[in-house]
Amino acid sequence: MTKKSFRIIQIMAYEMLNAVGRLYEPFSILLRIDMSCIFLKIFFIFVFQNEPLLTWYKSEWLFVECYLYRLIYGAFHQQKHLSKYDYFGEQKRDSFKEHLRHIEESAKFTLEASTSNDGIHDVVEALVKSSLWGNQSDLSVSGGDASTVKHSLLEAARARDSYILQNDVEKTIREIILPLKERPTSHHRIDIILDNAGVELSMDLFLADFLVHAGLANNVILHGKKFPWFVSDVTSVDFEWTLQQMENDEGDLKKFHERFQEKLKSGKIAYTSHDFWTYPHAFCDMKEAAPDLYEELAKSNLLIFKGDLNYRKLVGDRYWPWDYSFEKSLCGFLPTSLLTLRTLKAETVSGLSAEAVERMKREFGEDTKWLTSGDFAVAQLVKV
Ligand SMILES: O=P(O)(O)OC[C@@]1(O)O[C@H](CO)[C@@H](O)[C@@H]1O
Repeated sequence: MTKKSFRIIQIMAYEMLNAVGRLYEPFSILLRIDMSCIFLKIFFIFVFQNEPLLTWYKSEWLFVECYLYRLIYGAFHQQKHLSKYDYFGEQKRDSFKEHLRHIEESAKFTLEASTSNDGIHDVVEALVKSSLWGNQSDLSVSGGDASTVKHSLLEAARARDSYILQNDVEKTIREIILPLKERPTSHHRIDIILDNAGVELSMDLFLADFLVHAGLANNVILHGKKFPWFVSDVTSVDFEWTLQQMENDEGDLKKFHERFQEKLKSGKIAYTSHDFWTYPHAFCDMKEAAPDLYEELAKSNLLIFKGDLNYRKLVGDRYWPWDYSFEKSLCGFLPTSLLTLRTLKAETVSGLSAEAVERMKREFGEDTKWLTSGDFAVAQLVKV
């Protein structure tokens, strides 16, 4: 080993220890880092005033989780060389590699569907459902085990409808997505608020690409996170890495990459991120805490919110009665029509039909594991 590389390792090791040591300085770092937003400050002060001796077990789950991820980010962000280091990066990359077979299968499907005479409706349906079931993979739930998508995504798209407890996919396609094609003169935009990297992101890219390819949207905007979040959430680095992997492929993924890249270059598909996505706020606070984002989202024809965490923030992570109106549980958040695609991993849900609630009670009795197992899903639409 040369003297120079030894020195680099020494510095990295020092910074790593420093960063980990920082994690034992609760709250102080967080309050120094990235606190430019006045609403974030007010939020923290409010929480601390109510509960000065706040601990993991005493606070709200959503808040302490967000706090934890910001704390880790803050500790690394303060280091000179490790400030951009993604401590979850390797796990996210593994999730892509271990699901490569599913990903290649869906790339092939997307390419073939684009040239065949199959109805656009059926293709969009398969891609939306693949994107939904892609959310079964979640490293923050599996403790880093990458192989958590239990079924081929396309197979799931066809065969797992009975696991979607509230299924508005058909309604969304019929009432929002397909009519966009019939209005070629106006500008159509669909936004996807991304969740996990790896297999889920890949499914989202296939969907985004096809929406533009089929003339259903002039623009698809993908929203990611600004820093590592809930282990597997997509950052710009994950987005670039995924495209790079596709480009390096020999077969259908490479072909898919070419046409996706063209759409990126022409601006038809764009990747963006906003600080708000890594705040602890429920989305009903967005209008006040991030009015610029709210206004931007309002320009879209449809917002597709991916995953469990986005769902929790949509409904404020509250214990709603399961059959309570989903629209009302948004507490006023509705910049434009929205569809949520989420497998259930946390104990909050609303908008289920009386039949679905009855069925879960019949099948599971008092046991509420169906709310957290990731086996069941919801696809819920609210139209403006
Ligand atoms: O948003 P995702 O990836 O679908 O799920 C994230 C999530 O399940 O992971 C956490 C477990 O720690 C939960 O807080 C959260 O809801």
